[in-house]
Amino acid sequence: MQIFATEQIRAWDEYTIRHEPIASVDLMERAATACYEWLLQNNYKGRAFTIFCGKGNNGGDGLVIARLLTQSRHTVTVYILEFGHKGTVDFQLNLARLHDTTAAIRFVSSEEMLPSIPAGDVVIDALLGSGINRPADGLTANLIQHINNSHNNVIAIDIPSGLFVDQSARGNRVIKAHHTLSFQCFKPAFLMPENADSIGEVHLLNIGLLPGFLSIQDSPFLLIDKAMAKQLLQPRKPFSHKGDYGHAALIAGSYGMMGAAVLCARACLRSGVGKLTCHVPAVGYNILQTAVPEAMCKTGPVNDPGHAVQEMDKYDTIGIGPGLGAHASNIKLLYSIFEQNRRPMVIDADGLNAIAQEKGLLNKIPLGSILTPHPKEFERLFGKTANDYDRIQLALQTATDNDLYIVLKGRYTFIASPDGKGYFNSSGNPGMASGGTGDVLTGIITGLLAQKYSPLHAAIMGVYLHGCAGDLAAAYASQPSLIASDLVDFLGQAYQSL
Ligand SMILES: NC(=O)C1=CN([C@@H]2O[C@H](COP(=O)(O)OP(=O)(O)OC[C@H]3O[C@@H](n4cnc5c(N)ncnc54)[C@H](OP(=O)(O)O)[C@@H]3O)[C@@H](O)[C@H]2O)[C@H](O)CC1
Ligand SMILES: [K+]
Repeated sequence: MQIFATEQIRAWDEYTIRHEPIASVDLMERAATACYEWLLQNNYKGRAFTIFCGKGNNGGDGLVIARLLTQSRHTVTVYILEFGHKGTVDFQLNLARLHDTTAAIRFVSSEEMLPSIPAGDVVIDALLGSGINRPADGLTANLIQHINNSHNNVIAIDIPSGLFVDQSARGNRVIKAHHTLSFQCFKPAFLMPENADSIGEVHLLNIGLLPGFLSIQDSPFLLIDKAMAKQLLQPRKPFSHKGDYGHAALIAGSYGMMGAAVLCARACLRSGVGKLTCHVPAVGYNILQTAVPEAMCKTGPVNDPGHAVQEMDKYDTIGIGPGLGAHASNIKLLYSIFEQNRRPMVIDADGLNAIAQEKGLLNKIPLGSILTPHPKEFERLFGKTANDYDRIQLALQTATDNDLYIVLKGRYTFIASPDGKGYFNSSGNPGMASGGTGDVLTGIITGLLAQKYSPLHAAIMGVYLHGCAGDLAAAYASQPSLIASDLVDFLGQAYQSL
């Protein structure tokens, strides 16, 4: 699924208006009706509503919702924020239609007119939508603050007022919504952690924008969903043997962190790899052989805390980092591995921290490799950014400059591809925010790379399956109780769900 910026959303509207064809006011009716139906289906039937409208088409949506609610015997009060102009054509048309109903209509043109909102009223925010072109200020900003102070349940139409669709609104006055009812497709704003407090729960409503537009429109951002993962899935061949599914190596574990190596190895095996060899320190030999009997195991001399890394070129790919520990020797270890094996590999955790310490390693990484930092590791590697949007741009620039894939882990894990495209993963849940889940991801992606998925496809499939296993595990038990081992246990069902 594509993720569109403001201009593309507008173009999709216009494409639909022209090709369906449908009058823009009727498209507004359809959008608002979808919101109205959502309200009725989600326990808001019979409630009283306070609806705040701007004078653009977002406000127009609010007026239509007000009419539909009034006509179905809801108590509705509409406040229109005075911007000193008449409003869009569709806004005016719907204001005239609303005047024919019993809805109370008031105008807010100064601070003194900020209304007291009855406790228990549901607040609909239709002040500003995708047409916002500057930070909310003056009376608009004060009204937003007034609504935020009200403790009422707030439902934003299309996007919380004050938020930009595709750039940071950090520090600006923005509506804090409990629910956002948006149209047709994800907007970049919904995928950024910095907007978590504003967007609440996002619900995408289908308003029938024509799918034909998608084939003529390219978007720099795509949403990874089930359909995309399903398309990439490589079925097992009937007459195949383990040699057909690659030989992966994992360089992982240290004293006190062998669990990371075990989780990573088990995930790699469950991803479908043909053979797996784990390079662990001698102290972890018994642990790994006992916990993961399917994997082969190599260690250095007994009592040596390091990892044996000879003959690394025989592997189809290598995953390095989980549980390595922060040892000065990691830098030498990475130089040695990058020299021995030039195939794309996966680098995680203390593997990434070693690169952050020794920046010279960055241009030694085999081209097409996949780096899997969480935001802190990303910052150590590539520096601080002012906001989430800048971080995404920095990830894309770094991926392009170095011919690497960067998997920036988070609620909507972001993959930056060297061709400049970005992919947000849609699967997963907050239950996965616990120790070891990153080790599982590294194992899965390494296993997929070994099976000859291209680096981009391994990253996409990996993050999707990982999140999907998390969703299945959370549905089986709960989000708080989810642990990293559950992801491995549910990986089979995640594959099955495709
Ligand atoms: N397919 C769809 O997504 C549909 C969306 N619909 C709804 O339409 C809005 C977008 O409507 P639009 O009229 O383009 O924009 P807004 O209502 O968001 O804004 C209107 C004008 O407000 C001015 N503006 C911008 N920023 C500010 C600000 N910070 N403070 C005050 N005013 C501001 C600006 O005009 P200026 O002349 O002042 O520059 C905007 O033009 C979309 O979000 C949906 O809700 C349709 O209903 C149908 C389908
Ligand atoms: K809004």
